[in-house]
Amino acid sequence: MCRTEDGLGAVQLHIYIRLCYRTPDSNPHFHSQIRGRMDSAEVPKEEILQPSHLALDIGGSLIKLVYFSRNNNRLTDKEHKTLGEGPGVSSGDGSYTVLKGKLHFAKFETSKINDCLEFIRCNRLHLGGFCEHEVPRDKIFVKATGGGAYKFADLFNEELGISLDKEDEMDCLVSGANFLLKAVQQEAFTYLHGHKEFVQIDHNDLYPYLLVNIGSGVSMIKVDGDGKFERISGTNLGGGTFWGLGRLLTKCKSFDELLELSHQGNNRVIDMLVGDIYGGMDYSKIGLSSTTIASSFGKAISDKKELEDYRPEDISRSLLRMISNNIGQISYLNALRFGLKRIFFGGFFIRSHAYTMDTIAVAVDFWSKGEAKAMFLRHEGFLGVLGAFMSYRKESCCGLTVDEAAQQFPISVSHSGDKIYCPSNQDLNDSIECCVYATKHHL
Ligand SMILES: Nc1ncnc2c1ncn2[C@@H]1O[C@H](COP(=O)(O)OP(=O)(O)OP(=O)(O)O)[C@@H](O)[C@H]1O
Ligand SMILES: CC(C)(CO)[C@@H](O)C(=O)NCCC(=O)O
Repeated sequence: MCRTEDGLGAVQLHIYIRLCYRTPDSNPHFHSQIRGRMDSAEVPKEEILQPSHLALDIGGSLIKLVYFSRNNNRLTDKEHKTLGEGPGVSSGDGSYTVLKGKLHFAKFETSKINDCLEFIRCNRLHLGGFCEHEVPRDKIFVKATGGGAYKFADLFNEELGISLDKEDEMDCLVSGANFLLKAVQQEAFTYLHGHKEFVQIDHNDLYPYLLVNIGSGVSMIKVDGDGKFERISGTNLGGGTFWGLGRLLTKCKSFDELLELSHQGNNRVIDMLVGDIYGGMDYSKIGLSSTTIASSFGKAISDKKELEDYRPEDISRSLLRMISNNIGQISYLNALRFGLKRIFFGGFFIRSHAYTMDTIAVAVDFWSKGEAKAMFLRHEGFLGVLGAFMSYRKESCCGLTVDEAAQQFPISVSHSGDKIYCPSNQDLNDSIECCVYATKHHL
């Protein structure tokens, strides 16, 4: 992988991947179809060499997709020159073609998997630019990670005729996080007391760090390098807990509605504070202010109230605080176990939501007495699927590491703004400019 900066300052991320179609010699029919097109004089080479441009992360709550779309414009001479200077790029033997375009992100609720299948089918994402009749069923392999890559493998095969090429979830999370941290400027940021600040990542001083992925459940991974990691802990109190309990308690119809409610809520109505127990006073001897939550939802035991007597806004706020606080605290304790100072939080529970990030960051700051830092990632929920997309590279005969690339080219990224609260379709609009190298000799 390597990258250049174009005139607009947008990032060019160069990913070496293999073409998506496996063409076993045992299938002469398929082989000759592709060869036939390649040999055709009228069709430009770039039209033929479509990379596998889809990867999936099928989680307990959400399906994430990354797909590549090509720009029509060709590489400029300057870009060709820059690429030619990259290690392994100027192959001279014509074994690669460079496709310029964008990586797009999309997500669907796992419970609505049919919408996802329809999206892939309508946009022909699984066909890599070929027509359906040109590609034999069962010969298309798409990289996929997450539990759903196992659970829904047959469904994808039946509905789209594709085989899911399974990649380990933790491997993908780590390679996705490393990729974003090294290749995309303004990816990581701190968010404390309402103040957002982007963090400059020193590539020589990135490891070790703690990656906390807050999906339905939470995984905590100590990352020591590319492909070097250990899942050191996890908790079942995660995003699924917030959304599941919140839905039951508030009757909200969507996750974003529940999150929105929390904006107007006041957790003190339901949470039992230190002051509630200590007659309005701090318990300063052990460092607890009167406003510290002593017991989440604790007031509900003494109030002679029923569920309907509480405002959904207050319930949502209390729940969000309970889950976020708990994750922040467990993360810090695990960072402490291994002497890690930097904690990166990913996963769609965060949803770029100010109050969630603030609560997590305050918990880390409070428990570590300012020693450890909580950081968040702009592509928070797409780590795993990016890792799956990049795993095509493993099968390519040419593979630059992100490290080499990151050192070689300056970086920046095109993005859709610094929104703290993102509307639900934001993910569809956010994209990363990139170039994909397709290896020709796999055909
Ligand atoms: N539109 C949404 N619908 C449902 N949950 C959402 C939505 N947006 C954000 N979330 C939150 O994100 C969580 C899922 O995050 P993510 O996609 O990172 O994990 P996952 O891959 O589904 O879970 P796991 O890795 O545990 O299998 C949900 O549990 C919920 O808290
Ligand atoms: C089971 C996974 C890894 C599936 O993504 C995730 O939901 C998780 O990390 N859950 C927490 C499990 C635990 O460690 O208690």
